[in-house]
Amino acid sequence: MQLNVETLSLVNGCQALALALMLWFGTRGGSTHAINGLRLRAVALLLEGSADLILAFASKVSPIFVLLVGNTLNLSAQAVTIVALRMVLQRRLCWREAILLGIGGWLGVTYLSTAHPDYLLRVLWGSFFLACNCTLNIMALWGGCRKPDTRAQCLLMWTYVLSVALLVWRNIWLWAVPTPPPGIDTPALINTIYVLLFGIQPLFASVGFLLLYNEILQRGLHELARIDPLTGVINRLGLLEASEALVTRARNRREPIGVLLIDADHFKSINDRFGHDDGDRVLLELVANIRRMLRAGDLVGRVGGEEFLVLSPSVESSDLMALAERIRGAVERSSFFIAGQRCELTVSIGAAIADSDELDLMAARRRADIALYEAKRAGRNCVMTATP
Ligand SMILES: Nc1nc2c(ncn2[C@@H]2O[C@H](COP(=O)(O)OP(=O)(O)OP(=O)(O)O)[C@@H](O)[C@H]2O)c(=O)[nH]1
Repeated sequence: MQLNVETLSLVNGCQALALALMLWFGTRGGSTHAINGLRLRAVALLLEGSADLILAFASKVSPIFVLLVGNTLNLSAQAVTIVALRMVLQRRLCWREAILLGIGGWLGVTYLSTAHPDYLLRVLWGSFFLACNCTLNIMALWGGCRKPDTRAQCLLMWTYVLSVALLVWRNIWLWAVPTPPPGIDTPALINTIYVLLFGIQPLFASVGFLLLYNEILQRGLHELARIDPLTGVINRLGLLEASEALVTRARNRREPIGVLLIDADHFKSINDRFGHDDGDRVLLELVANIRRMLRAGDLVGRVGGEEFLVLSPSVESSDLMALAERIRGAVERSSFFIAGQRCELTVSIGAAIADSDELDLMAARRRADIALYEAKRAGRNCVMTATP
């Protein structure tokens, strides 16, 4: 089997164009940042594929056309990819950097093709700018790679790291051999290997883009299922998962966990008086007040309409009562003005302690519930603690 540069470029070009069409039509109708990023990646593939096809038919067109148009397409594709990746990751887009790198690369390559033709210097110049493009992509992906569940992000980052390695290897080889080939379309082992590997890169990068998109989507869904959309605190499911982790840690350290059940008093009357939308705003203020009183490591979640649960690890009963009292006082002191009218809110709180040998927080939660009921019966706006 003969693997020459023209054949490989033809295969690479067709593959990139097919990928571009799949990405473009597969993402039609969507309009999120990430989808727009994928569509921009399809544009980059279109440019890359066109550059490959020009190389595939290099013998049929003038060499200067191959050089100038081919390199313009390739450098533009790299610049577009920088922006596309950042769109998917929802980062600053770096348009300016991408355009400057594209222009810098193009000017040097054009100069070294026309005014002062020098193949080795041209490859070195082009490779430097391609490596800078890849480095920008690596930098965009690097931060996320250190977080959990970002496997696709790491895979894509390694694709770009290997691309830089390939560029470095190509230049070292070209400068090291006594008679380097005079052009990319000259039959030579180095050209074949480079075109083969650099042609596969868009395929890997595109699969990486899709995996990354999937990963971001999964993360978003995971968050959506655990965050209360109105108040931004975790919901029942989030609390359940967080409490399992808290219980395991507390049991290992043999520490108790404090549980507070906080319920807004007469909230129905606030809704009746000001309307549901302003009632929502009052709930947001309530959550802000609770959060302000918590220590680092304490958790707050929404368990129902106007009912919130606070989990406070490693607290004694007196500390928990003090925390509950601080929350109650803060809510009582805070005043909301809605449409010029003063709206007063108070909360009733039930408190309970889960000992380190309790298997889950359900029993403590039930005790806190009973204490909350007692606080409501005692006239509201007070804290009651559960008897163990
Ligand atoms: N604005 C708004 N109201 C909510 C939300 N969720 C629940 N509510 C309201 O909260 C009120 C709860 O009413 P009740 O359970 O009777 O309790 P309450 O009026 O606070 O009285 P007590 O708890 O006995 O002091 C209802 O009117 C619900 O419609 C929400 O997300 N936004």
